[in-house]
Amino acid sequence: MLAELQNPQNPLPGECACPRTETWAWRRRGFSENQEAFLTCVFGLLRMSTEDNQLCLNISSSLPSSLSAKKKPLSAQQRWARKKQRAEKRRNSSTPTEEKSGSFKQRRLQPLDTAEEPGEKIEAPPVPPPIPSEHSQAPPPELTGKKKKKETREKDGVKESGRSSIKTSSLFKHNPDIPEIHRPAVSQVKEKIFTSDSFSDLDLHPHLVVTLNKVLNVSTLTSVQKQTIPVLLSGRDAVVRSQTGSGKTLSYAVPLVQSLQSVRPKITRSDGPLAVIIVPTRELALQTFQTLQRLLKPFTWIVPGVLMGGEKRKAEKARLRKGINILISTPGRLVDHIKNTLSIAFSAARWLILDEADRTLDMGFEKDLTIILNSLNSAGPSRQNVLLSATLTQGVTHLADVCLNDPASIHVSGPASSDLTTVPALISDPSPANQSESFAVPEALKQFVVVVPSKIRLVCLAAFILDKCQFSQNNKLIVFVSSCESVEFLHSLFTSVLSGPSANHKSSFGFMRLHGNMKQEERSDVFQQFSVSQSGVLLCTDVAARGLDLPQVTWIVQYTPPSATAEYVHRVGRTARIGGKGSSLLFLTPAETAFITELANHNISLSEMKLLDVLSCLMMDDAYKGRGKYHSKMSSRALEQEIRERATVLQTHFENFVHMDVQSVQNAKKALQSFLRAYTTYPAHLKHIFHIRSLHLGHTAKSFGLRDAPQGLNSATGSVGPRAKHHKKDQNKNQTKSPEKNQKKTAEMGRICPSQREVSLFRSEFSSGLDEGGSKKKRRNRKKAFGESGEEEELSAD
Ligand SMILES: Nc1ncnc2c1ncn2[C@@H]1O[C@H](COP(=O)(O)OP(=O)(O)OP(=O)(O)O)[C@@H](O)[C@H]1O
Repeated sequence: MLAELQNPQNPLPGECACPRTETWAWRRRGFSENQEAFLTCVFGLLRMSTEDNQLCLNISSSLPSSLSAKKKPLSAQQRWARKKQRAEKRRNSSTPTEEKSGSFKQRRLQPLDTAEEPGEKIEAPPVPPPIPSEHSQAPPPELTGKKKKKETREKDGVKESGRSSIKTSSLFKHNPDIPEIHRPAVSQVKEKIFTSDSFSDLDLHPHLVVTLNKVLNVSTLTSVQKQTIPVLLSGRDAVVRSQTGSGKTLSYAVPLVQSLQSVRPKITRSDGPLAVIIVPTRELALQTFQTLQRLLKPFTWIVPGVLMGGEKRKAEKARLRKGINILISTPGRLVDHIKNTLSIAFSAARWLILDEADRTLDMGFEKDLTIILNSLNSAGPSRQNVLLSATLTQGVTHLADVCLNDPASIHVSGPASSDLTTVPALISDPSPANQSESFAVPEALKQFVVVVPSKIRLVCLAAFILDKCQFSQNNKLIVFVSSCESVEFLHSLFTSVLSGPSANHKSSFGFMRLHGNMKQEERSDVFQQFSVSQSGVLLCTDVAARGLDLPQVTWIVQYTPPSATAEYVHRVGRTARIGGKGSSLLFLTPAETAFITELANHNISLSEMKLLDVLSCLMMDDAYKGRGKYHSKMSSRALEQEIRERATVLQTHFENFVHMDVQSVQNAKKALQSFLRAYTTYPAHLKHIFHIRSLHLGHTAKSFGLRDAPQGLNSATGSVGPRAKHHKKDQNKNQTKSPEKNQKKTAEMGRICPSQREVSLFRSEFSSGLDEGGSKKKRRNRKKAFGESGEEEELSAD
């Protein structure tokens, strides 16, 4: 009977929610009515204690001696024979395809996922199972030969200590296999950053050169500056592409200032805007404004000004009335003023600059841009137009053709097709348009990927942060996640659980957060604080992905994968700027590893970081000590086990925090829900990699510190839920199908996908936190559609 109880194949009847199902389940196991009544009672009690967060489930101690005495203890050989028999039976019953695709049970040996389930351990002679399975703790002496187990564990270097049991269900059980990652052969697009020329070689006002040298501390021209400044000084339009952190801002700001300072009679405030610079986010607007302010030091008669969502409109109107000559703005707020501020006039505008042009020209901003262009066209003299980005593609510049006049095309890396030798198999469409989407990333950037099953994601991120910020020093990290709620959730969780000094490590470190649901004042504060800080972690949405020049960032972590390769490039571009060093780490689940190929198609190559290596840093702090005692002479197997236990201890800390009160459970659920919603908005061509059906709700919930999958998320997220149980099957099907079939399937799945409109709103609200114009009504509707969680950059017109 007890052997039956231990059979992992069948759910324990006590786990059934319905008493009728429970009775049936006992009967199916061949228990008598008396036994059944007793066991139902025992499991009822256990379930109650589980609900009270007391997960110490010790079956044996709950059983009366008369019951356990009926069963003779099995010898080690007998147990081994049984296990072998069971394993063989399972092997025979599973079809070859099932074998190949793998089920949730680990059939293949994985460094991290072995040794979890006693019944599954068939690869070795009768070595006792190392550590408890889900919810259960030390098995009873008469069942498992505890003494013998203890001896072996001690031999392995794991000594039983008197520590209390771990309450958390196993993190390392029932995970999908981690596939082997084959690093596709890719030639990275290389760009030389610096040239041997200096600003003094250019025909610039001497005061401007001095300002560049003394105020901005720059003297040597970068490649993009060397190519762009003369073109813009000659009065031509330009489309400029060069890698992140290569100095694109000065490549347009220097010729702009040079040109405006030479206007005679001298420019006055009353001339209004002579240049309009459009950027996608408020922080970038601020940063650009500050750069121009410094550059304009010797030319005090030229007034720069910034307009952006979140600021007081009234104050902005007053500043516009007073007169701004170089106007830096986010699109939504500028449209707002065009519609509502009488004093805004573009009759003198001679420059239009679209920074991060692929973003400002894309779907979300198209309408705003049309209004801005119409307003500029109807008023001004002939105008010079400049488009810049690290990821300008032909598709995007095609959109811009309407506003450009015979532009010079400046691609610092040259046409991608000329200097690349990409593996042919990786490129499905070798047309020039496709090849031009090979993006350059900084040469000194080290890019890594870690493949982590959903359940382990949270501890893996935490371990990585501890490694970089607590166990080593002077690291500054930016962690990208997909929604404001997730940022809030991780911020409060990590601040409480991770950031204080620990027993072994006295140093503490701080977490900051940045997303579109924060008040503007707070956002600006965080931006400034993180800019000047030497270390720490910034948790953020894509609101910080573009253009921000935050000094000395050492690591970029993409905890949720980006929505496109271009966004990947911009996120990692927050480090390794202007020739500096930096590293990045992308988190993928086993089902998402095809994204590595997607990146390789754009000539981006990643090295694998092993999950166990990330988690192993937990050995540095005994605050996470497992049930055993670690000493340096442990076998590698015991060490792995200790790492797993420590990861479980950390997960327990998180779960305890999350389940501390109703509000924090609520916060975790909200974060999970927004994560799932964001997951539904990956573009169609990436749906075969990131599909909501591939997510296992229970496992994903665990990565939000939730012990159970919350109910009632289906309506919000499409098919997550029961269907998701078959996610592996779906995933495999998806992967074997041709891309066309996948596309068709994605179309067919319209009923579970959000509408196009929802997708575009969602992307603008959750993924980027970029500006959105529009009326209050529109905003209300949006909030209705997405709850109160939207990332709203712009307020509506008054
Ligand atoms: N010629 C130069 N010499 C040294 N440093 C420079 C030079 N030009 C710019 N920089 C510095 O390089 C950093 C990155 O510049 P900038 O923000 O303009 O890059 P970017 O190409 O616009 O990046 P992104 O694509 O991420 O927006 C800034 O700190 C800037 O001050």
